[in-house]
Amino acid sequence: MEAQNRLFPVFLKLEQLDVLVVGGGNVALEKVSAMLRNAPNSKISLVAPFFREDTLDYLKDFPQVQLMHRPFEVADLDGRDLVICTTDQYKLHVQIRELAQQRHLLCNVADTPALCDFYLGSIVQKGDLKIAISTNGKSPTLAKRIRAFLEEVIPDDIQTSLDSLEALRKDLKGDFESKIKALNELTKGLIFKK
Ligand SMILES: C[C@@]1(CC(=O)O)c2cc3[nH]c(cc4nc(cc5[nH]c(cc(n2)[C@H]1CCC(=O)O)[C@@](C)(CC(=O)O)[C@@H]5CCC(=O)O)C(CC(=O)O)=C4CCC(=O)O)c(CCC(=O)O)c3CC(=O)O
Ligand SMILES: NC(=O)C1=CN([C@@H]2O[C@H](COP(=O)(O)OP(=O)(O)OC[C@H]3O[C@@H](n4cnc5c(N)ncnc54)[C@H](O)[C@@H]3O)[C@@H](O)[C@H]2O)C=CC1
Repeated sequence: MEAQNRLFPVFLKLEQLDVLVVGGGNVALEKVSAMLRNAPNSKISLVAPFFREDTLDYLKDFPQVQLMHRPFEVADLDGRDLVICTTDQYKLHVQIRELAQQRHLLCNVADTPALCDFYLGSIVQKGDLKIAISTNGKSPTLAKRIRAFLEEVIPDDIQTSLDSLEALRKDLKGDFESKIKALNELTKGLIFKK
């Protein structure tokens, strides 16, 4: 059978959620900065006995991010919506994932796909346009390359098109079906001209 990626992408309103990151090293910085680049006001808490200098430096600009300088405790999961594990303690990650499942709390373990309920994707951003890329965990590096390619080929003025379309969409009169027809007609030659 043909290979299939069964992950289901959604676009989270992260700033409405409460995120716990366990660990404060390189991987924590990678995951936290990915979240804050997209959603700068996210409520994120990090717990770790030791934080790397780079992580602390980066987080200086985000005063709402809470740092807890101690090992993980079970009560840290209280009230969270997502938990992301980034430590070098595999057994701790297995334990956290079990606790998370009991609480119906979605869990990502950065270096262990088998323990993840969701993966982070590579993200292309051009104004309001956002594209998330996944390789089904097979090659994050390829996802990164595809991101760079799309960043290059998608025109920087895509936002102008989006703004015009939003205005048109609001102005269009008629029933749902005639709106769809009109919008399809208008966008026919918009980007991918042959
Ligand atoms: C499954 C997943 C779970 C998750 O982390 O959510 C996962 C897992 C693992 N990553 C590993 C390594 C690397 N990850 C990156 C980079 C990124 N990794 C990201 C996502 C994901 N990584 C999820 C799958 C996404 C998908 O479906 O494609 C990105 C897209 C998003 C983000 O992290 O924000 C971000 C690119 C952002 C960008 O730039 O666009 C690089 C490259 C680099 O840093 O330059 C390397 C080193 C090179 C390499 O290995 O390719 C390892 C091996 C660890 C080890 O060797 O011990 C594992 C574990 C394993 O595979 O077993
Ligand atoms: N550095 C990288 O880019 C990559 C690292 N990895 C793997 O990911 C893991 C983490 O890597 P790094 O972030 O580089 O390590 P790191 O040493 O920078 O960070 C580990 C963090 O875990 C914290 N920690 C340890 N025990 C804890 C506990 N009981 N509770 C809460 N926090 C605890 C430490 O205080 C530290 O902040 C390692 O297993 C590494 O092999 C995998 C792929 C790439």
